[in-house]
Amino acid sequence: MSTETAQDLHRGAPSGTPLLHADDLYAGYLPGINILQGCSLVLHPGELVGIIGPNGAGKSTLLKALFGLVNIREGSLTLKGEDITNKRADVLVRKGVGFVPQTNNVFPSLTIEENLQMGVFQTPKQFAKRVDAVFDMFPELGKRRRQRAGALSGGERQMVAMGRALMAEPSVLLLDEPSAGLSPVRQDEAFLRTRRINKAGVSVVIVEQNARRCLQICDRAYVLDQGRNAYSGPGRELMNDPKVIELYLGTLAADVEAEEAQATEVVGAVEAEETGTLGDLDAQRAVVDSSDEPVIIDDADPIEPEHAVDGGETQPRDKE
Ligand SMILES: Nc1ncnc2c1ncn2[C@@H]1O[C@H](COP(=O)(O)OP(=O)(O)OP(=O)(O)O)[C@@H](O)[C@H]1O
Repeated sequence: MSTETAQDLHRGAPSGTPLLHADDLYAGYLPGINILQGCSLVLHPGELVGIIGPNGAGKSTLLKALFGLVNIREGSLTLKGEDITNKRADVLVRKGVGFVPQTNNVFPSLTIEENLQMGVFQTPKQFAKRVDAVFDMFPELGKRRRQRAGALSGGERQMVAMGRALMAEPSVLLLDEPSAGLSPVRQDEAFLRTRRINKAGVSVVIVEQNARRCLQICDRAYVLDQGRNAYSGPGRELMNDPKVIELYLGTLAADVEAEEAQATEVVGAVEAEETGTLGDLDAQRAVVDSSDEPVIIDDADPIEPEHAVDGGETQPRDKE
């Protein structure tokens, strides 16, 4: 069971039927070993919900369980009230769930455009309908649509992966550490992009190591510890909660003051973007884009190789 009481579990969540509801999940990779030990989460329409916690807490495992990539042994998962426990990923995509993995998230030998086509391979006619909207959201990709994804930087690949998931017009988008392996400026861009996607009407669950940034952009967040819910609540409240700071935030920020200063810029940029004015981040972006410095990770050189191993048990799943 969770270490939080039932009434605290989804503190700050709107009322009504959640879009996505994970209830008391037990799940794991190896027989007899549960990584998730009673995890719960709700996502309501329009929300941006974060999952944070220490290394190995089970954040990515929870996200994979939500997308049918890790077998759920106990507990239930519903989408708009419909049971989707252990449905296959392709079934979930058809039902409006998108997933962006942390690593190995593009087809490197395919062009940007072909990568986007892969996002709608089950419904190819959708390509023509959606591609312009996705390129509008990521204009940098539109300009380079015939370039192979393998030649892109880490941040650009992240955009391709998000764009591919958005091709299917998901109502729920599951993002696994979109800032992983990126420089600080590119990380901020990834958070802005996430917020922008959410503001465009997509409900988002985001797993993040960068807990402060995550809490800044999220409506609510869940702190996981050892496969269980430890704390939850509105992002801003958790940021100022002494227990959360002591246990998770204090150790994650080497230089809290510098973090805070930079954080103010991100919030400023988010707010400026929402009011249609330019924020500091645009100026930073211009500087970065004009430099020749390559950015960041390569599929062949993942920052956290253990995460490159996807998947779960090969137990039988539902077929639809
Ligand atoms: N494919 C796998 N096979 C077996 N064990 C795995 C697999 N993936 C993850 N694990 C184990 O599950 C546990 C939780 O890992 P998970 O990646 O979910 O944690 P996390 O909270 O996302 O960590 P991090 O912040 O370091 O990314 C770890 O002990 C990890 O070793």
